[in-house]
Amino acid sequence: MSRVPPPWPPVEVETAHRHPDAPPPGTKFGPHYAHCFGCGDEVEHGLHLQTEAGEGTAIHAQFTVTEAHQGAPGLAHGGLLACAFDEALGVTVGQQLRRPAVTGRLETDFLAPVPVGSTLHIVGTLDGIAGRKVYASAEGRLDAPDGPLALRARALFVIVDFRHFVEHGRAEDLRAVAENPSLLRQSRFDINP
Ligand SMILES: CCCCCCCCCCCC(=O)SCCNC(=O)CCNC(=O)[C@H](O)C(C)(C)COP(=O)(O)OP(=O)(O)OC[C@H]1O[C@@H](n2cnc3c(N)ncnc32)[C@H](O)[C@@H]1OP(=O)(O)O
Repeated sequence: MSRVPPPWPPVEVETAHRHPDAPPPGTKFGPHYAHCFGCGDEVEHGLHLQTEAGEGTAIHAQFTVTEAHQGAPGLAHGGLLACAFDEALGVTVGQQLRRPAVTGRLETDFLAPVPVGSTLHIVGTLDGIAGRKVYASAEGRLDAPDGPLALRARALFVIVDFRHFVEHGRAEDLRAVAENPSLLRQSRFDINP
């Protein structure tokens, strides 16, 4: 079977520019929500993905695969690896564009097994925008920023209004955030920049 992926982005796009208020390269973001499985600091067996701003529209992310992340014995579960890319790409879109967006589509190529104990180094970048559609992609390397290539991912994010989260989120979790806003670890950004 051919491993040549279809053209990307799949539609005509405009260049995605880093928002003028996006944090400078090297800025560490920390978790965006305490209970986020991808980055939350209150999720015991979560991925605890660490992210920081890179050059241009890039984001650098990493997480270490633990015993709690296994699929086959001693190997990371593919769904959790895809989760790491969803999170890393979500941060790429959210932080570099400063717009709220949700994943519409995520495709992942698993190129090499990822053992427990390894650290995955992910770089995500914006590939273009077409209306509300934002295209982004990422690569993940094993144990070093220039380590062996283990995964590639491509995603479509769709820009949404903040109402999306209020209308669809479970009431008790929204109430918990209203009562304790520090659960949202990062302040909201302007949705009409
Ligand atoms: C502080 C910062 C930290 C930020 C840190 C953030 C980190 C978060 C990390 C995790 C991110 C997530 O997991 S987010 C959670 C997982 N994702 C979700 O729950 C999304 C569930 N899906 C939805 O709610 C909806 O389907 C939407 C919002 C994606 C789209 O619905 P809509 O608003 O009605 O818009 P709709 O017209 O359908 O779609 C808009 C355009 O996108 C296209 N489109 C939509 N979905 C697809 C698709 N799967 N494949 C192809 N194309 C698609 C449509 O054809 C259309 O194109 P055209 O007609 O305009 O050409």
